[in-house]
Amino acid sequence: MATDYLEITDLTVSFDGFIAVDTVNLTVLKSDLRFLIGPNGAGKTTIIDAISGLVPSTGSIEFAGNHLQGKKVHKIARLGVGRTFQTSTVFEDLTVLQNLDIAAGAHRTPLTLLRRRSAVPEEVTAALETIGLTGQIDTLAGVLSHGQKQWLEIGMLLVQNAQLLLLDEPVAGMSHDERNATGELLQRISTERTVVIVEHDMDFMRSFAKSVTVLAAGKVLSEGSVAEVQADPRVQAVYLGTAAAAPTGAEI
Ligand SMILES: Nc1ncnc2c1ncn2[C@@H]1O[C@H](COP(=O)(O)OP(=O)(O)OP(=O)(O)O)[C@@H](O)[C@H]1O
Repeated sequence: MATDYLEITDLTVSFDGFIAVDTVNLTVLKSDLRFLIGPNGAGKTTIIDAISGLVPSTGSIEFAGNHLQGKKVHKIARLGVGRTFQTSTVFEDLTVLQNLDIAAGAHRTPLTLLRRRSAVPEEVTAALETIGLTGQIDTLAGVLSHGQKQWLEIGMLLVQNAQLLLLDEPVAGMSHDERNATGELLQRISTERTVVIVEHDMDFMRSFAKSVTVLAAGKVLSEGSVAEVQADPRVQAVYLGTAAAAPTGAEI
């Protein structure tokens, strides 16, 4: 559908008079894998908080033709917007399958939830394959590796049929192999969806971003392909200016 994309216009978020996000415009098309990067405090997480309804904002946020602003978090989720956080929110005492089943249940009626099902629902099987956890179906989520927990969270968004995925530093704390597997997973799922990733890991961004928006002090500083933003002197200035405070590998 032609309107299957995220369109943000003049987005502004203030906290007690402090403007954390300042008249930001952002258009992310379906099939894009957009990285939001920028120094600490640039407003990256606040933007995805505003999209998912966690903080009030002004301006306009539209996804797939629906206005999201002013709607409650669960309503926004029902409109196809899924969000992960820096810390995993999976149910650690439940199995991989049970976690996915609960997430899938968000779309089921109470009657179908009560009915015993002999087979794993189709959308759960598909999500297990996509996130590579088919072999861990009966494993307790609590004993999964850090990377696998993040993949399970992404799987939970997939079974909820999220069409816009907002991921906050998905590879923080992951091993090198897990980071690569996550990048490949995100490339796969982004072909049919819109994916926005807040990220500090510049190696990961360079390897997997389809497009990049650079933020600084609440504003969009630069936007384009990895090569375009890397070549932008304003971006270099911001990163060089903060290099001393930035984590290893943060330089663009
Ligand atoms: N709930 C809040 N109340 C007050 N100020 C806040 C709140 N949330 C964020 N801020 C401030 O808004 C600014 C933007 O924060 P935000 O977390 O969006 O930045 P960020 O780009 O995601 O940074 P980081 O990379 O460090 O996570 C920061 O100055 C932060 O201190």
